[in-house]
Amino acid sequence: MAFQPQTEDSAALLALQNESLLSFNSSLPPPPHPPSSIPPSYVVCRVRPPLPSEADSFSRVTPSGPAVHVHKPAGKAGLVDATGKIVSKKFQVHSSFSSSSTNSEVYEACCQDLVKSAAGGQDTFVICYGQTGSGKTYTATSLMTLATSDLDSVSHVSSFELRGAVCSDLLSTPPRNERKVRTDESGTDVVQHLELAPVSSRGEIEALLRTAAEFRSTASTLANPQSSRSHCFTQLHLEGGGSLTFVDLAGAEGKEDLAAHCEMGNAEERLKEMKEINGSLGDLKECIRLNLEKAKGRSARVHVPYRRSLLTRLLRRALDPELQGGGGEGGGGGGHSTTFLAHVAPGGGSQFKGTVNTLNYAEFMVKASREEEERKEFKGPEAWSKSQVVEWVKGLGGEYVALSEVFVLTGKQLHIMWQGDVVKRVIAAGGTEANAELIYNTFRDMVADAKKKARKEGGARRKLGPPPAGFGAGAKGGAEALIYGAGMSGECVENSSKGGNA
Ligand SMILES: Nc1ncnc2c1ncn2[C@@H]1O[C@H](COP(=O)(O)OP(=O)(O)OP(=O)(O)O)[C@@H](O)[C@H]1O
Repeated sequence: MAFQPQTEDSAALLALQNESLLSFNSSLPPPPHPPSSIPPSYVVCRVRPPLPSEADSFSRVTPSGPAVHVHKPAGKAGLVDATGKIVSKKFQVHSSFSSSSTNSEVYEACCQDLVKSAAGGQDTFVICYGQTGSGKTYTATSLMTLATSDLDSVSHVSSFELRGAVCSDLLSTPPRNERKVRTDESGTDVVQHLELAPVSSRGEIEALLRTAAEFRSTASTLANPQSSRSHCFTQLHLEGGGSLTFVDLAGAEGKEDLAAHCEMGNAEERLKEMKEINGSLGDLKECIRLNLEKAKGRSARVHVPYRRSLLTRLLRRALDPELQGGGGEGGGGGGHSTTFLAHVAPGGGSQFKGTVNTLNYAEFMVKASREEEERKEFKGPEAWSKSQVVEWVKGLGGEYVALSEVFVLTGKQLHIMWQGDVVKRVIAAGGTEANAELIYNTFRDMVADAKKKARKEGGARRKLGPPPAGFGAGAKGGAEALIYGAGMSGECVENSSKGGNA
């Protein structure tokens, strides 16, 4: 293979790379029909169209139904393959949209079902996630406008933004009043004294959405002249009690963005924002990663740190598979409640790194959602009814017969309960900490054993592949990485190179 320095981009090389891309794309099977039943947590990828400044690069992303393929020039150590070969890797999502998809197509696939769930009384979420400049605000704004015309029972609108540990009301008078976030009696984190603006027409809703957008913190950066510098939540509250919340997250930024901020002469303020944005997004990613670990059930005691930041506290209802869906005895089991819209840009360089990172986390969410679906089918102690749990505690004999009265809980509720809460219950009923420990540990061990057995029997649980690898982005594992070259239609070669060019 002949290599040349990555900086030596030429029209001829770009043409060869585009030819490789075409050959790759034409080798893909036609994507299957979109899923007929949408899981409670639906993970979708949207690719932004290239901006004029990105015209001199081949598109690094090919969405194809439940897969998104990302590409980079083959090469290593700053050198690219001079014959235009590219390396491709596949990420899993539930569904994907190309840069030519319209807002109405995205709305139909991602929001219409949520609107039904919200009208049925559920709290539902659309979370726009992705690196800076990938199109989150564009999508969130378009989907909100389409939802406004689709929903005829919106009674109130509220909107707030999070900047680090500060929550500001975007619809208060005067605007941007600071609000506290508190945990209510049911354990849910809520923004206190948030302005709930009553609405009676579509025009009023749209005017409030414009007001919220006007007061949201934005700034001009090199990546985006109108970059959002906060996480923004906009909520449409429905007459029946349900709601649809659009969360437009601030975009993650990397070293290149910091260098750009310095060039623009406002580095200090941007650096502070960048730290806050990346810090809270880091907490969000950690929750997503640990949700998957927890869903896999390899360790019964995985703690997902939702309380680490305001963002994760307020997103818990949308992200925690055990709280999704609203229906059923212990929560969960209801309809589609969250659409996680992963946004990616088609360019190379820092955009490419952001794309891989975004898709890594989207894939974690897809896997966690599949594990959760399988868990629902699983009929071990976790699936016990309240009376089965009471009978089991009684069956432990002695003092446990009296303690069983405070365990009128489903298997799922007992499984997710903190050890401290089990202790509180047992002590309130006259038991000891040792009694609580025995109940807590025995139950969790039974769940783990039942899962192990189901796995051994090749039962409900499907074997998942290795964790996604990230093109030298630090992730390990057996990536599905293929080399494609111009004129190599359908041919693919397993890639053993660990090149980091983008
Ligand atoms: N699907 C699309 N079609 C056409 N233009 C788009 C699309 N998505 C994004 N854009 C354009 O790309 C630019 C960046 O989009 P946007 O501001 O929504 O990015 P962002 O992810 O919200 O960025 P940040 O995190 O910096 O706020 C804007 O000029 C926007 O109009």
